[in-house]
Amino acid sequence: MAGPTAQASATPQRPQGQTPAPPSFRARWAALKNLPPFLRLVWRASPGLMLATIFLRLMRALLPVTSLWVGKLIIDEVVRLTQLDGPADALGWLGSGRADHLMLLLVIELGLAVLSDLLARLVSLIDALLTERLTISLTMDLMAHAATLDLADFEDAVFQDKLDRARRQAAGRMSLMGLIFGQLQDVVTVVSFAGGLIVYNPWLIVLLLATLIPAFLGESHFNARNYTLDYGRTPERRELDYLRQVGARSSTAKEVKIFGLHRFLAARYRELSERFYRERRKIARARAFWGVILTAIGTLGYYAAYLWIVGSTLAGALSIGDLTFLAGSFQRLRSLLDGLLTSFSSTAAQAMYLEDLFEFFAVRPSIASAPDAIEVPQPIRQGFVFENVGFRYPGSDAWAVRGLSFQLHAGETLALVGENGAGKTTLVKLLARLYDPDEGRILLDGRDLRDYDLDSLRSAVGVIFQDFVRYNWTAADNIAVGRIEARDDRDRVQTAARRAMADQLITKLPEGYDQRVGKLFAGGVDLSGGEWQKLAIARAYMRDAQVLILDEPTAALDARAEFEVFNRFRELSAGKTAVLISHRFSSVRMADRILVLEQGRVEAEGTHEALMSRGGRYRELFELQAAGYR
Ligand SMILES: Nc1ncnc2c1ncn2[C@@H]1O[C@H](COP(=O)(O)OP(=O)(O)OP(=O)(O)O)[C@@H](O)[C@H]1O
Repeated sequence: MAGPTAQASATPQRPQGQTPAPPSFRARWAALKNLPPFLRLVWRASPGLMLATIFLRLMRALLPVTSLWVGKLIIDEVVRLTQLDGPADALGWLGSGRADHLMLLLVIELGLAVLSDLLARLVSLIDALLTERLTISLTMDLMAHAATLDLADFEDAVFQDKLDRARRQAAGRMSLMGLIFGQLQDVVTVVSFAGGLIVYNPWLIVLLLATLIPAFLGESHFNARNYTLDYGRTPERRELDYLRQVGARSSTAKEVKIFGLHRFLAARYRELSERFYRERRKIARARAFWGVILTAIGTLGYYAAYLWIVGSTLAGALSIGDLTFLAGSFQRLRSLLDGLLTSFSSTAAQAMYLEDLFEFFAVRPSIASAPDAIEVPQPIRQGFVFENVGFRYPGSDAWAVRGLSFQLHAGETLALVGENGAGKTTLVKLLARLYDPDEGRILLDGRDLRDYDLDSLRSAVGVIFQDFVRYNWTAADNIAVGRIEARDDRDRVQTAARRAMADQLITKLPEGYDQRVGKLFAGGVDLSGGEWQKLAIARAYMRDAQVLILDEPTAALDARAEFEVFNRFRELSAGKTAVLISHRFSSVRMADRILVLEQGRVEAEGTHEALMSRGGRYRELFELQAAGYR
């Protein structure tokens, strides 16, 4: 139930304006718990590819020890043969048949090398495909989840940070998949090498681990520091992105030039990014310094073991083949373990970043349909009733509307007037349930708005906002967004365009309805502010909802055009419930009823004539505007 209580209890989870402290050390390691759900995401992206990569990697994992063992057998065989009396040249040896076993071993070694190359290529092919699939499915999951969330979430800076980090996961955290599978492969290889070493001397393994652990701890420490830095700097990074966009977007280019903002933008960018760079450099330097020392400990361990192997061979306890096998195993094991521990620590680091992704998926909307939600009646019989409605935007102490009571009767055209900030748009957002009131309630045909199914409500109410979106798609699609299910119904799109008086401008475009508009993509044609508005108004006709609301999308039209638009709107939506918002009283006066808002409540209501004869704010504002035209 997403009532005022739910709203209130949801607020503390969304502290506005400050980024929470980075997670503690333990929490960072606890982030490893995110790996299983991550692997489930990979599995969902493509079970077949995931199984294939695991299988091939397991095969690859066993190749190194096998090939080293065959190498040892080859050397022992060569040593054995050189101790025999035999032919003086290589061909003689081959012809004598005594080198057949050696030849077989060489062929096996060659086969293993070819197989290893083949497997490496296959694995990288499959990993690349799997990464693509994962990127697609993760991005789609993100989009689908974002669509369910509250408008309030999108206006919250902390939420924006979270979304930003989650997006970066979808784009940048793909290497984690390769990392996890690579580790699995390396673990199997390590076990196979360790098995070999244990047969000769188990202490070698202990020595190896003891000398590698310091380097591992160092790595994980610096990874955690990097994460903390990234985490704490998310707001700055978003601001960096923002600065880049302001400097490079066609929508901002005009103003940037006129105001000569480019230097300011560049300076601000430099200042922010320099700070970031200095912090990163500090960590990178410390990492390099400690890296050298800790790795030296590992190297010492390796040579200690080498000493033992060489000594044992001299003493006759090991063969030359054993010497090469052990020295090779030990060296490989050392670099494998080193790599494994480092990559384990970066897996933990990446798992911390995953935390952000799952945290984002865990955000639940507070505005949702109740389980027993009902459909909006068709037709709406009584209309909407606002009862003492109060609402504050999340994170704001000021009431945007309070004590707001009025009725919107079914079938009437209601105009809202009031000065900037009076609460007109807020009223509309509450009516469309983009927000829920903090106080009072809104009824539709006698039932609380929250009792209705959200999809059914949204489909019954069509709003064109003043800051409607200029989609850089075709002219037809710009209209079709009003009811995207009917996108292919060209007749409907054209009728909507005609009604909004947009058809003339569209037919003048080089490719008519199929002309891409906006400057974002090649071949796009830009439109004037008023032309964009006509496209947006056509969306209202395309939507053809029971309740149609135009929240000042006509500000760029001249007074006559706005008058015509509103007049047609009133005629064409006859019998429908309509709400018009405008600052132009010449347009407003044609409504059945006018609501005058002031500081979030109703100051007066009535027809134009009634409000004029009553005097007060409406008449004052009307006359002020009329005087301006004289
Ligand atoms: N997203 C928001 N977050 C916080 N406060 C907001 C937000 N949107 C509006 N407000 C505040 O709520 C109040 C009512 O704003 P609203 O947009 O409803 O006014 P309006 O009557 O539509 O104004 P205008 O004529 O300028 O469009 C204003 O004080 C405004 O500052």
